[in-house]
Amino acid sequence: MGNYLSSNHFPVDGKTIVITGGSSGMGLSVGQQLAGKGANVVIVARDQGKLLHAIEEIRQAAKDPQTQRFLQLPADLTVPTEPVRVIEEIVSWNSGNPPDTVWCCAGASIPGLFIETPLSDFQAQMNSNYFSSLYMAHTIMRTWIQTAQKNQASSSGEKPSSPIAPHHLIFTASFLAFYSFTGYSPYSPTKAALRSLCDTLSQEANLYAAAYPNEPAIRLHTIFPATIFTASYELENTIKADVTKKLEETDDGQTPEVVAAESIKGLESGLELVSTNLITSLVQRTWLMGLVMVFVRGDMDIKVRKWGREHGAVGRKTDDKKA
Ligand SMILES: NC(=O)C1=CN([C@@H]2O[C@H](COP(=O)(O)OP(=O)(O)OC[C@H]3O[C@@H](n4cnc5c(N)ncnc54)[C@H](OP(=O)(O)O)[C@@H]3O)[C@@H](O)[C@H]2O)C=CC1
Ligand SMILES: CCCCCCCCCCCCCCCC(=O)[C@@H](N)CO
Repeated sequence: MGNYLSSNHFPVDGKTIVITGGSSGMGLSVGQQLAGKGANVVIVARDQGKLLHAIEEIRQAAKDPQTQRFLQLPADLTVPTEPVRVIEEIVSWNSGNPPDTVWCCAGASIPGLFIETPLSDFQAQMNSNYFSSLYMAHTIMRTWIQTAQKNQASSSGEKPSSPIAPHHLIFTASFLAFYSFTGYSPYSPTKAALRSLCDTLSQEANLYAAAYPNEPAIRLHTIFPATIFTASYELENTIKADVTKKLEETDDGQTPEVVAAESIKGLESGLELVSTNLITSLVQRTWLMGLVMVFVRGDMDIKVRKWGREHGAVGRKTDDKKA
């Protein structure tokens, strides 16, 4: 099995995977697709009505509904103690074992011009997008490492005969973590911070891999979707500055199904940082794009100034109620 699957760096069949924000949008699609590949799926979000509906959709997508298990847990992950409770509940549901993989997809966007945005929104965005993932990461990494310590202490010390599949901890950032623009000051920094946290933890994980060589290593990942056509995207467009809509109109957008599939494909191929469309992967990787982005930035600067001259420095015209 090892050989046959060795080119897949993200095997999920029979694994237990937690998806925060798994009750809608991208997280729900991720849940369905991982269930289709044989994973046991746990979803965590605040609204239990949405969770109950989503867990049925995920169950229906299962590869083998007889053997796979599914769980939904309501929690507000911006509360620092909630991930601790959630992981404890999952461990006891999972016969005392921690989940194999945690995918942090929970988040929200409150776009708007900087000075028009109340300070409380900046805090809320950091909590919703950054701290919800950080708290979960802190809890699950502690849990995994405590388990590794325990197992190593009680094991014979012999090297296992087959390679041990690593744990995966996955963050969901955005195109805007690489390149932000007018109207995204409440949001982009929260996603750039996630990428930075991922870089740090990815390196730090080497400590544990070296200290506990016979236990699963921890692999860190960040996904960078661009526009995803979800209900939340419709909602953010009802508050988004008009100039921001103008600047992002060149992005075609993707359905949550496509974003989930591209994300999983990137993980399966072993990528740490996964872009889900061409523009993002270009902006992410190539030195040439450094040069191109100078012109993209110049073009956007011109558009923003022209907008300011023609419409003034106001995010949304008050008479424009439709989104
Ligand atoms: N839509 C887009 O254009 C893009 C989105 N992204 C990112 O992708 C992720 C998914 O986006 P999308 O599918 O559009 O979003 P959705 O709003 O459809 O899904 C967000 C999920 O997160 C949950 N959630 C939100 N806040 C919390 C919280 N405090 N505690 C627990 N769960 C929470 C929601 O459930 P509930 O409200 O019940 O808690 C829901 O399940 C987000 O991180 C978003 O920032 C990235 C790029 C583009
Ligand atoms: C050849 C390269 C040219 C590059 C041009 C840049 C074009 C702009 C792409 C805008 C993408 C915006 C994604 C926002 C996703 C998001 O996270 C929000 N929807 C959440 O609020």
